[in-house]
Amino acid sequence: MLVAVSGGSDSKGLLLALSQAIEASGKTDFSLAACTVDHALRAGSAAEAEAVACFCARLGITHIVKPWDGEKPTAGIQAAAREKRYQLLAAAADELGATCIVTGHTLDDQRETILMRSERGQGPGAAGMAADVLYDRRFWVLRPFLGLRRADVRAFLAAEGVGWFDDPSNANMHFERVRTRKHLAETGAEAATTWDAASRARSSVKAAEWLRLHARVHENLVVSIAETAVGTCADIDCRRALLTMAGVVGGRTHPLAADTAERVMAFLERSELGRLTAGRVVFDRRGTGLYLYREARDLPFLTLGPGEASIWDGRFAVRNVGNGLVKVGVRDDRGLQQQRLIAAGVPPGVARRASLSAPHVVSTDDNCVANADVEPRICPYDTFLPGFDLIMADMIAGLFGRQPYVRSPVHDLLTEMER
Ligand SMILES: Nc1ncnc2c1ncn2[C@@H]1O[C@H](COP(=O)(O)OP(=O)(O)OP(=O)(O)O)[C@@H](O)[C@H]1O
Repeated sequence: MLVAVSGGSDSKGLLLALSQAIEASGKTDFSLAACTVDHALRAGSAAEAEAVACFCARLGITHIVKPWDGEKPTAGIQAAAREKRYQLLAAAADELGATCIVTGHTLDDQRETILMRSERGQGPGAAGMAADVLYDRRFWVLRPFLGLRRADVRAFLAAEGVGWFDDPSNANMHFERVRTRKHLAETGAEAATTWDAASRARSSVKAAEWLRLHARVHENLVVSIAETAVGTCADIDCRRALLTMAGVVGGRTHPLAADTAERVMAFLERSELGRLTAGRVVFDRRGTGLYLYREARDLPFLTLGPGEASIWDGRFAVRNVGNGLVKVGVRDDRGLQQQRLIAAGVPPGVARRASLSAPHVVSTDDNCVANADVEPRICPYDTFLPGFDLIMADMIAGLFGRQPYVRSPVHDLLTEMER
């Protein structure tokens, strides 16, 4: 297990607790390593990482520091730091041969997350963090302290005579999380306790079943929902299934904003034939059902050298497996793709529009044959997949012709649902 240790109380407490638990169990099939990401965003961060290294050395645990080198963005620094942190933690897990990554998130972090999400319009009881999250389709990130209060972790460390750093950015009221923490401390706001991972997991199971019965994917470009099922979309679980599918079709990581989602649902409730565009996705209501496809606007171009891989439009992972440059874009004539969609049973009007957003790979070198692997992405889940959505994510992956996601090495969804 690779423990992500920032030097703060939560992750130091986690490392110490895990080390003591493994020792007490006498088991030899668990071992620990630790990693500190040095974001190099303020003076002293390297010294803090060094202090974590000393702490780990005292415990006899291998520790590495991963620095964030290079240019830092001026806006959205917290989100960029988070993205980089997980990339570096996964690189460390690869290097050290870890099977999973463990972080020190606590119940206090959970309550802040829930409050922030509900204030962003995701409604009361909006999703909290999962106790296990699959990162980049490769590493499960486990959060064993998610049910514990920070004060208890600190009491444990104090009893063990271990100190910790207080990150000065935790006092910076410029950050939403810091303002939320202060608000919770002052008011003890109750909205933050209505989250329940087990009911979310059950909802995802129902959503998966609805997709299994009613959704089909054509050429990885068009999702169709049977006409008989469109009327059930207002149900909370079916709505989640539909909007997640829209995220896949639109190549979007984040769910639709609450007001946009309401606009989509109102359109479906009217039961009128026609089209509505939201979140880069066309919702095309026909007599035979509802069809979802990417709107043919703002589609990117990508150039890849031999051996290079990248993501095109959030929807496809492309790897150049040839020996020349390849360019990925769209073509003006609809040609073959439109024919394939029609052959798959998609109405010609839908096939015509949807084929305009299909990826088209060409070689930029006349002497080379364009040779690229193109795999559909499940954008809402391919970077972070919360454990409680695993069954729905597997269903969607299957509909797009992909293998199921890898299983957690510690426990599976059933355990999550039984909590
Ligand atoms: N610099 C770091 N190096 C290693 N691990 C870190 C670092 N910063 C945070 N972590 C890990 O992430 C956990 C949560 O930290 P923190 O609350 O600061 O992150 P967050 O950004 O709120 O969470 P998330 O990672 O979900 O976005 C820590 O307990 C620790 O395990």
